[in-house]
Amino acid sequence: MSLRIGYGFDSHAFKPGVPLVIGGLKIDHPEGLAGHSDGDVLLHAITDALLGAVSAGDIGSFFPPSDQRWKNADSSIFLATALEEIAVAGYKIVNIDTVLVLAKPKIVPISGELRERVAELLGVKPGEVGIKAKTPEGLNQDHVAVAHCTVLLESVAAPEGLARMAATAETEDELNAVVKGLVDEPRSVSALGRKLPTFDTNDLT
Ligand SMILES: C[C@@](CO)(OP(=O)(O)O)[C@H](O)COP(=O)(O)OP(=O)(O)OC[C@H]1O[C@@H](n2ccc(N)nc2=O)[C@H](O)[C@@H]1O
Repeated sequence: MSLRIGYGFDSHAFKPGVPLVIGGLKIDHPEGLAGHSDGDVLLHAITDALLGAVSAGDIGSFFPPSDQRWKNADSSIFLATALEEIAVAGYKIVNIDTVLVLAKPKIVPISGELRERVAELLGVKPGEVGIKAKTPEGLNQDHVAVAHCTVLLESVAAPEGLARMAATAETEDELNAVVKGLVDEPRSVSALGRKLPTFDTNDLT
């Protein structure tokens, strides 16, 4: 078994007139976070931590802020892609830990709900997600939300039969059969820490 760690950081300025979304949760607050997407600072930091853990680049290289497709996008899309990247690299999440740095709103009253929502999006247990918050004391950043995230990943052993087939596959059709087997295999889906494949296996060419 091998382990990988990842670290992610993000920041967004507060902006009136937009909903506040943090960790995939809509939070009742007079201001939201400015961004090309929905501005979900926490999901962006988690996405970057996951991508970094498997050396897959960063959120901006997958979803450039210049690309109109990501205007107002739901950030769970970015997270789902990072989960695909770690799964393809052969890893699953052990745990994640996060810190939110923002003056308002207070996070403690909603931290349980936030933890459950993030765990749901990651396909892990709430006990594998840490949510902490800090006031930006002395930083002069009262109009900014910052998020930090660390993740620990461990390797997932490929099911034995499929690993043997992959090693001996000689034609593209044989290899496609192995990939389809991996995606359809219920054990490997749960072992990868994901609830469902995020794409239709019939789309595989
Ligand atoms: C989620 C999205 C959706 O479009 O937008 P926002 O909602 O945050 O605005 C983006 O993925 C959010 O990408 P993010 O990575 O935070 O944006 P930036 O900091 O501007 O970086 C964009 C790209 O430029 C690269 N970059 C950035 C700064 C720098 N000095 N050198 C760089 O090479 C980054 O590695 C990244 O690949």
